[in-house]
Amino acid sequence: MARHLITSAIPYINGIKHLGNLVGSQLPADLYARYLRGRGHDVMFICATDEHGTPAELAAAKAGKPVADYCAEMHDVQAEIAAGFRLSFDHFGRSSSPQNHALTQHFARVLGEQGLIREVTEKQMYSVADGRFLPDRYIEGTCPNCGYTSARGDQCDNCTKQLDPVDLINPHSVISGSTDLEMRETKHLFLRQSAMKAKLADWIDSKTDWPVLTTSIARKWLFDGEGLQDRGITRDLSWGVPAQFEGAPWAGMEGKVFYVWFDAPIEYIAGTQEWADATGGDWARWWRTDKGAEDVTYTQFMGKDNVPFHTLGFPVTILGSGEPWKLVDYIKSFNYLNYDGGQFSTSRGRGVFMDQALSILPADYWRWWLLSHAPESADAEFTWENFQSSVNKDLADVLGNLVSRVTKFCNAKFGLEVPSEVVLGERETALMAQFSEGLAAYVKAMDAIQVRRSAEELRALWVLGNEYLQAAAPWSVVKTDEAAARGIIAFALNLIRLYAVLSRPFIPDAAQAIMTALDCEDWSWPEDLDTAIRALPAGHRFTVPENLFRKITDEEREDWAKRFAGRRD
Ligand SMILES: Nc1ncnc2c1ncn2[C@@H]1O[C@H](COP(=O)(O)OP(=O)(O)OP(=O)(O)O)[C@@H](O)[C@H]1O
Ligand SMILES: [Zn+2]
Repeated sequence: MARHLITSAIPYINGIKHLGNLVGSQLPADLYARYLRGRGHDVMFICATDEHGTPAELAAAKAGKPVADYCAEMHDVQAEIAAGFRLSFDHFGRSSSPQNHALTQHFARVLGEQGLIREVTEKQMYSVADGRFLPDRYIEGTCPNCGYTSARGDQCDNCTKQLDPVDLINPHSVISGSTDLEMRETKHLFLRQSAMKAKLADWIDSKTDWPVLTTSIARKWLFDGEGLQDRGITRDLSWGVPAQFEGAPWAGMEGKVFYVWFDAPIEYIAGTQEWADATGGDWARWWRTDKGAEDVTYTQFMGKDNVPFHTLGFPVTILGSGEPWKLVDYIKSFNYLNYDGGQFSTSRGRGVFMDQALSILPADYWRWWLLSHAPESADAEFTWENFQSSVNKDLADVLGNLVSRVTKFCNAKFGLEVPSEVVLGERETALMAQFSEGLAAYVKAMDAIQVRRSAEELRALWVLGNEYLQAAAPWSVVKTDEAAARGIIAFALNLIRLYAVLSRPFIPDAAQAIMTALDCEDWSWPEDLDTAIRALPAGHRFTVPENLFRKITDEEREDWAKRFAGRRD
């Protein structure tokens, strides 16, 4: 048994996430967590809401609520939707937690002591019309790198380049649209990322098995242009972790808070502390290499725009502290999922959002489509046609149909119990050999976190079962050789149990429905196929499950395409 720490990029608080957010972070992290648990490993899976920064303040103002109340409410909303998608977090925390306040201030203090924080008096955009300094995210303009016209002051969403508001061409305030912006003086703390450039470069170079998407983005920030730059880690805001506290090795930070990207990844640790405080567990065994975390394998999941903060910023915090914190071992990053010819966008209300998705179909349908089309090697696109065809073919025609045919046929001919012991004839032996190969391929893909590939391999295993049933044709055999037909069905019922175990990381509800129908609780991973295929003995009672998956009709597809074509209210 190995110990695995898994974190998903933490979703921002100011709205319900869309399917792109889901497949770019939380869902593949959940797949991996479920898979590792299924294999019997010890897993700690942490996610949280990312609650600080101006967008939260402004969303709260718009909702007419104090920001703390707004965040508390939205956290519960996101937690409930995550549960609806069966995201199996060990803890879903909050970056505004007291634990994260304390830990963020701790890191700032030790980084200061290590000489990795410097004070900078700088000029910052002040919006005369809005009467306030404008945080980076609230200045938009044209990206100097790629020409994208809606680039934000901190980053271009199109080319992922990290920006400063002054870099933007034609900048304007997102709050008021005003272009009456002027530079005013303000003092901030900067994290001396540049001082750690060589160390980070060596570290990234050592990660030869990481996705190219991860390392290429990291290298871009390390070496492009003037190379890795120091980064401001405070903001002129009130909502956040105060940059002023006892023992802080700097003065004059009154009224400032840490930048949301400084405290957000620290919440992975603080979230584990929240879990420990709630359960009596030992968080340090997961995070402190001096306290038992030496044997932990730590994997992070995120979309491509989050990669710079996880390959550079957060490692500077961890390594620069000089303390024995656990550093990430593997960063799985994703390209973007687009929606029907354009981008998903929270601010523009474009696409299908998590709550809407669950209101039209159960979680498994979405989980299957999203994971089997995960944007790994390139951006991917959600279309209703593709969704319909994939759900109908893979889930309804292949897996659902097999389960239904086998259980119904058995009920009709032999009653509701496994009609014989499993005896491996020629056909079954051949299938087992193929199955064993397919299973090895599935395991290999899952171990490598190749999400699409894993889905393909799993589907191939389902197909094997269908082909077996078609070729074995118990409905014909039963007319001449009842014992043989019983054998086929006993084998097929056991195969179905295997599918429940193997498919659970992708489609946990359907897997549970199969196991419930089979009246079985043996979820153990089939390390030995020969034993696993005999788990349900002759005489074992079962029930016929409800249809596992229904087909999406053309009318529904057209209706949904129309319904989601516009802007979310
Ligand atoms: N279209 C997309 N496809 C895949 N992953 C995405 C997509 N958009 C965002 N992500 C990822 O989703 C995760 C959660 O993102 P977050 O809540 O910060 O929203 P965001 O990046 O501001 O996106 P948006 O502005 O569309 O809401 C991050 O890891 C991010 O990289
Ligand atoms: Zn750009």
